[in-house]
Amino acid sequence: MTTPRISPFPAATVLGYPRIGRRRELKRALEAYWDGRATAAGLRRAGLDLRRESWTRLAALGLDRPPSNTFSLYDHVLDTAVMLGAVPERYRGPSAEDTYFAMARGTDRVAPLRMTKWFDTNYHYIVPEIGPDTVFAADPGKPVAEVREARELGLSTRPVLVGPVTFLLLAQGVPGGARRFAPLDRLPDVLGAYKNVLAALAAEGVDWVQLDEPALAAGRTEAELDAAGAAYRRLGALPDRPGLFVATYFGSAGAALPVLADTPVEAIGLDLVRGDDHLTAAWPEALAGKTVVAGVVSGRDVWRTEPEPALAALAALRERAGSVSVSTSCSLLHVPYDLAAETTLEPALVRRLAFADQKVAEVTGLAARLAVLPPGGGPSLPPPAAPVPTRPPAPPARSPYEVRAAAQAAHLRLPPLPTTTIGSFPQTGELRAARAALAAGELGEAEYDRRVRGEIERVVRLQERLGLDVLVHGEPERNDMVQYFAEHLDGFAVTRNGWVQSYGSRCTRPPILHGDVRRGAPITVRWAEYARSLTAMPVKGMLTGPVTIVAWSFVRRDLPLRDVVFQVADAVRDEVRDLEDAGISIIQVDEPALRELLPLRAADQEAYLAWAVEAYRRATSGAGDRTQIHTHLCYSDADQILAAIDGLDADVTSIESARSHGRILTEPAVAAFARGLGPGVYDIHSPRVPDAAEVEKSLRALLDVLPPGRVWVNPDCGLKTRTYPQVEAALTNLVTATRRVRDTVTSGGGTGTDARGG
Ligand SMILES: CN1c2c(nc(N)[nH]c2=O)NC[C@@H]1CNc1ccc(C(=O)N[C@@H](CCC(=O)N[C@@H](CCC(=O)N[C@@H](CCC(=O)O)C(=O)O)C(=O)O)C(=O)O)cc1
Ligand SMILES: N[C@@H](CCS)C(=O)O
Ligand SMILES: [Zn+2]
Repeated sequence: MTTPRISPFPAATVLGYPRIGRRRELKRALEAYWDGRATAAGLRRAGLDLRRESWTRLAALGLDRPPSNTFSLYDHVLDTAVMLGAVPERYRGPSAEDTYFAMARGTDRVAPLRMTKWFDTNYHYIVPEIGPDTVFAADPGKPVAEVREARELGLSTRPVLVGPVTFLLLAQGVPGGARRFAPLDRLPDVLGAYKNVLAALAAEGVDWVQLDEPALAAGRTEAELDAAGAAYRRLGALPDRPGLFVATYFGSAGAALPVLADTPVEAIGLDLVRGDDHLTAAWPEALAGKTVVAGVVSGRDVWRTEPEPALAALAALRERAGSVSVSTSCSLLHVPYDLAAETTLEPALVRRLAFADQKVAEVTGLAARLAVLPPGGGPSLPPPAAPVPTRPPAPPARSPYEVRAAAQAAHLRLPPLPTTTIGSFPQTGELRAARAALAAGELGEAEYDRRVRGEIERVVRLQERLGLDVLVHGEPERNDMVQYFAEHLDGFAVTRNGWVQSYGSRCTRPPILHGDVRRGAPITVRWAEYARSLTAMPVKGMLTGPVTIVAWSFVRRDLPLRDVVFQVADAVRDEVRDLEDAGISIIQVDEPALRELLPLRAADQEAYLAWAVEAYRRATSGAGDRTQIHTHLCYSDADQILAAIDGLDADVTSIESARSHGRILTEPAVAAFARGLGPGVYDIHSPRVPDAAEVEKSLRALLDVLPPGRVWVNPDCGLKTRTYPQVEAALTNLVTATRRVRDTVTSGGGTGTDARGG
């Protein structure tokens, strides 16, 4: 084995950078391409322009050798699967773009690969499918091309790859024979492909490669850690390779640290924002010979870094490691580009904030200060400032379910198998344009309200015509299910341009929760009331739950998260009571992010679930017995948290099940779940419209495991990303199928439905 000659790691770096474009250029380019308004060459050109702009900006901000291959046309995990040749046969199309986007989005012919949360962030990745027979064949084309593109600008870059262990741990095993199989079993074969990629990059003159291994910070089994050690020993043994920088993040490297220290990798990245025990835990001796890339600037939030504690941590690390470089805790993908693009935030808040570009400046500033700090010098480590807990008294609990169910059945008199939707109806271009015009002062409030009311009336009439049993107002007034509430609550600020990629071309502007949260005036009541005034059918009020509002915001750090969530819960509680006072008898409080905040480490999960459930119950506890509380979860691998979902004590729960192929229904906890349940029978994430026979089949399958008195019929999420023709067709079929099935069952009671039958 030859020891590679490697140049020193840069003193300051970032693990990644946003890629959607400062003005969401990538979103527009992708959607133009998908709609047939632009060619593949046009799309590629837009990508190149974005990469060039990012590298130029990073260089201007003082970063030597910025990262490359952090750009993606859709998702970096999908890019990794393509780079390794792990493309399931059914997706292969006439062009590389056809194949790539078929995996990401599906086609008329084939459903897309599954999409799920990237660890505990609000970013979603495409789940690779790996089977015992997957053939790995390296295609280093993309990372190599990006190295060349940057070189044309006179810049050397550090290509970033998803590491082999994380790639396989995030993949889904597919059956390919009789034996049970885990993707990690394929590590030796995957490493063969990584070796070829590393060799191609070395041949390109690359001196460092970053291998992202966030999965190693999530508390792994001994077998997984052994596999990680073996993998990096094997990659480290390659002759003529670039320097290997393995980045762990989203938590403490924990037991993975001694494992990585014991391999030939030259640099190890540590998340010092989430993994603050790195400074106190036992320190593997082997690290004395390595570079520690110290993530002291948070890539997960928008708060300015306190320089003195960061510098103290860097100085302490420098005493123990071979050398220390300053970095972000993770990629900056999760924060907006530039605070300078915001013109409406309060100056006092602006002084507390840093977006991606400001964070790059923090990293270079800290590196400059560290460089002139004499050995053994620097501020001493201050004791960590513990957030001050506050514990507001718990409001009285609701009556037992049986009492509520009887009151609701008498009051609501719903048929068995009631049909409903999850809340949003398609968001039209006209409405989005009207909202933009309102914000720009080009449209008056009264005219905007008139248009929203027009849309509500259209949605109500449509639902009446379709024959749904519980109607919604359609949420046309909401730009986003979290941002909308943040705009109406004290303690939050919202941005004009702070877009963060959620998946593919879709973005959100996470609100900034910076102070005590309070609800001044009712938020949704007038819209729900208006819908109710239009129809004799029951109208369901629609709120976002406290955990989800907090999960999809950037949150103050001076209070324990639990206490922040409780404040939001109390604001939601005020809204629940006002909806009830306005005569709304069914209120849905969505918690799609309940699973998302689940701590990555198993030991912390129980405490989180306990307070998350308590927050939900706080938010809904003001509702009287006759008021039926619904909740909705999606994006959430709900099967892992069924006991907590049960603990929410909602009268009715709608849950995503279409994409997990009904797997959730086989869970014993579902059979034990005593209240109303609406496992989605229509996958709204796909443009495909299910026919009535298909919905009927799903319903009959549901009735094999659930008593008819508990079953609700609904899509698996809101309809905001679909078009009206798709929605009309799908809901027509959903109602037709329900009526057919209803004719063959009698209600067992208990969901607030009565026993009148179809
Ligand atoms: C359920 N999901 C959500 C998550 N997080 C949230 N905060 N919200 C969610 O709903 N996380 C998990 C999932 C992720 N899924 C999605 C699904 C869909 C989107 C999405 O469609 N986002 C939109 C932006 C939504 C929005 O803010 N709309 C605004 C602004 C609209 C706009 O672009 N306006 C134009 C001008 C108007 C025009 O002429 O068309 C502009 O500003 O240029 C609004 O409606 O007012 C997206 O387009 O990406 C996100 C996450
Ligand atoms: N009520 C929301 C929930 C989405 S998770 C909607 O229907 O869009
Ligand atoms: Zn949903």
